[in-house]
This record gives sequence, structure tokens and C-alpha cells, in this order.
Amino acid sequence: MQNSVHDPKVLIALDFADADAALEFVKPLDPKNCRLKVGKELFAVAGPEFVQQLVFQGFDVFLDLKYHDIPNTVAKAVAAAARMGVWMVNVHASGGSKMMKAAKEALTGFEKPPLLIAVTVLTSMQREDLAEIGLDIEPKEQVLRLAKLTQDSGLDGVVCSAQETAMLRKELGEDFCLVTPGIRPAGSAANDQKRIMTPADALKSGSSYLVIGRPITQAVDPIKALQSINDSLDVE
Ligand SMILES: O=C(O)c1cc(=O)[nH]c(=O)n1[C@@H]1O[C@H](COP(=O)(O)O)[C@@H](O)[C@H]1O
Repeated sequence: MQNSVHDPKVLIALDFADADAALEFVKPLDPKNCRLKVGKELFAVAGPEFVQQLVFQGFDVFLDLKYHDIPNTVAKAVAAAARMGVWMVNVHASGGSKMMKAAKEALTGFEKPPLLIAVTVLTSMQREDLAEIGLDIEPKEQVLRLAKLTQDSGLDGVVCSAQETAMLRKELGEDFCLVTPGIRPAGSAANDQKRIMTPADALKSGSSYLVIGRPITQAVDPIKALQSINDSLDVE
């Protein structure tokens, strides 16, 4: 799967403390080279107007609010996200099939609904973190279980680590969208991420999209960092 100007694979995580800092960062970016992710921190301070501004500038926006609530609440939140014109939105798969089906149902009737995906096991978690919450299994087993539940619930894909994409591609087919954070170019700091992979390896393993934050946003030259990641993806 190649990175292309028509379907950029890199989703930059705009984990900034306020809209001004995020807009300053976005200014030199071109929607042909990347998509953008707005998460909880930025959304809490900048809100829907900021998201719509990015959409207006031509960016595909992944609204990453990881909804996890009763089905009615999640359905309404997903519909509200769709009204902002975002490209992708997510829920937590551990909210269960009733919640996920309600979310999917809430998107019927939208002319261009966002892709709806579900978080499986956060990329910051390892076996010991699952044990702590009563799950005595390997992360990859839990990822597979939740990814199957997500697919059976009619969603478009999952968030998982790139370490699980080969397994999920085999089990769930070519059309299921696999969005992978925990991406770290060789030599960069892992930070709080645990289940990590390089951009090129992640794409080769079957990732559909790569979520990358700090390796780009905190680089001395973010445009150069993005360019070098995109170049690494164009090599077959
Ligand atoms: O849903 C996500 O995007 C997500 C899921 C997950 O399992 N792990 C994960 O890191 N993320 C998000 O991906 C981004 C990763 O950022 P960096 O670690 O800075 O590259 C952050 O915005 C996280 O909120």
C-alpha cells in the first residue's frame, strides 16, 4: 500500500494546548501530504469551530474523542461529530456491540458520513496493564476479540498498534480500516507508547493510516520530519 498525494497515510496528532499554537503549526501544511487528528485536549479548548476551520481549509479531520458511554449518548455524539464535517470519528470498542451499532445507525442519513472506527487496546498498554483491569490475556488477543466485535457491529475499522495489523489483515480482510498510533521513526523517543513500529514497517504490515504526533509536532523542523516520513513510505 503506497502513500499517495490523493490518499495521505499520515494523520498528524494535533496535541496542542490551544487553537493558536495548533493553527500556527498547521499553516505550512498541505492537505495533499497529511491528514489531521484533533483529540481531547485541543477539542476541549478549541471546540467545533476550530475543527470546522480545518475542514474548511481542505483537511480531512479525524476527530479522536474516543466515545465510550451508553448507546444513546454515543449515537448522539457521533451524529454531532458528523455535522462538523469530519472525515473520521472513533469510539471505544469496549463499549460493546450495542453501543457501536447505535453509533453506526446514527450516521445513516448523512450524505457523506465520517468513517467510524473503534479503539481496541490503547498502544500505551501492555499485558500488565490489562491484568490490572482484570484481563489476564495478551494485548493481541484482546485486540483481535474487539476488532472482530467491531467488524460484526458494522463499523469501518479499528485503532490498534501496528504490531497487530498483520494478524488483523489476515483475520478481517483487506477492506477493514486499520489505524495505527504508536508510530516511531527509527531512533526517535518512544515516550509513553509501548507497542510501537516504524512508519514504513507499519505500512508494510497492513496499516491503512499512521497516527503520528510528537515525532512530527515536536521536531525541530516538522515539515522536514513529515516529508522524510512520507518519503520512507513511498519506497516499495
Ligand atoms: O485513538 C488514537 O488516536 C490513539 C489510540 C491509541 O491506542 N494510542 C494513541 O496514542 N492514540 C493517539 O495517537 C496519538 C499518538 O501521539 P504520539 O505518541 O505523540 O505519536 C495521541 O494523540 C493519542 O491520543
